[in-house]
Amino acid sequence: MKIVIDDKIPFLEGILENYFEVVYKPGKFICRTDLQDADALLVRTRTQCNGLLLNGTPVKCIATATIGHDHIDAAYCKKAGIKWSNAPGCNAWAVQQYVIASILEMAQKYSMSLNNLTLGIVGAGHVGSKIAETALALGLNVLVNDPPRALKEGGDFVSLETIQAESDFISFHVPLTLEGDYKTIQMVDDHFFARLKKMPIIINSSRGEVMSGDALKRALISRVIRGAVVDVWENEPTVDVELLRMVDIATPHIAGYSVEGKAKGTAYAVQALSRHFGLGIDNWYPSSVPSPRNSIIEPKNNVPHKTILEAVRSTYRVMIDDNGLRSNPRNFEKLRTDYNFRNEFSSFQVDGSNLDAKLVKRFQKVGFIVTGY
Ligand SMILES: NC(=O)C1=CN([C@@H]2O[C@H](COP(=O)(O)OP(=O)(O)OC[C@H]3O[C@@H](n4cnc5c(N)ncnc54)[C@H](O)[C@@H]3O)[C@@H](O)[C@H]2O)C=CC1
Ligand SMILES: O=C(O)C(=O)[C@H](O)COP(=O)(O)O
Repeated sequence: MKIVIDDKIPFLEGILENYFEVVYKPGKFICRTDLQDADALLVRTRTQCNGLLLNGTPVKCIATATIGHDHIDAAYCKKAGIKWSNAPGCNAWAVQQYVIASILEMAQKYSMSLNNLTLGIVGAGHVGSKIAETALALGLNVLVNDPPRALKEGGDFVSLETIQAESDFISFHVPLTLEGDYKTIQMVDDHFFARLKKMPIIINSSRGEVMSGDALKRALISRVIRGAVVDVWENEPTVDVELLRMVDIATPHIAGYSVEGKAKGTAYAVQALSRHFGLGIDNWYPSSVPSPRNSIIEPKNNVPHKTILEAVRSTYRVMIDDNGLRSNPRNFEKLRTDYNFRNEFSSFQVDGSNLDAKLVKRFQKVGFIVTGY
């Protein structure tokens, strides 16, 4: 059996070689000729898996080591009898870390006290629900919009209009979908911005095409919004440099780039291949996942948001990623492929011996391990 694999998927070397003839290639350059005698494909978001790539090939199984699967043409795969799988939730905690770090940086920059602010979350799946829980623990009011879930489950979901009217931050965590009742392509457009009431900060770490970059620029110019945090871009890896200069935080689609998230993404993909081909490694997981060099955090005081911001910064400095992209926007894809995957909050221990009980709880809700309290 033969498998073609994106050569930037970590933790994989020597694993699938036990079962397949393996060809590694940069995801963007995997082409139909590579797949002439391939049974399977293991990709990231950089390989468009559609008829153009797959027609006339014997590929019968695709695994993507990512949460998003908008690069897989599901309708084509169904017609062609190709089974595919993604890695649900694999890097959700990494995106939570990115969004929480960004909210704290924005609150600091604009001297906003989180206690009086409302975060609107659009899309409450693996990522959105984690962010909702953390934000509540940080003292924000949280509103959640998720019409597909609302229809199925009922519960405390609000309309998009309520999010637009009441939010100081709005963060998007929807999949990119092109059709259907809940399609998300360009859901954030001039009409969306026209209905905002409180000059919110907009955060997009979902997919670039969910938001119109031109509409975002108009909203920034007309001061309908206070600012923006953008991790995902229309037409990646090309970046609209004018937009980049206007936003507060600009990063090269790395919100999900944690060591733990990558390990899970690879593991879920290998496990899916194992189930499909009967490889007998249905529970496979990388044997060693790097920990942080310094995993102990010693908070200096009990001032909640300041202490938490300092702890968050000691795990991840989102402004360093911002600076990297701002200094060289043309390096978008290189910044991603050379990225030094960070560790998530759960890989750090906060020394709780001098923290009050309320702050211990908050650190735990953010995702840290707290010891000694
Ligand atoms: N920037 C990055 O590095 C990363 C980006 N992502 C993106 O984030 C997206 C969300 O990830 P997860 O939370 O894990 O996905 P998920 O599938 O667990 O949750 C998505 C949620 O969005 C809801 N939804 C769908 N259409 C909607 C609409 N029109 N309005 C409101 N809600 C809607 C769904 O009902 C679901 O609850 C992924 O599809 C991916 O595109 C994911 C990981 C990393
Ligand atoms: O998981 C997803 O969905 C993402 O957007 C990933 O973080 C992107 O990962 P790569 O395709 O760059 O591995």
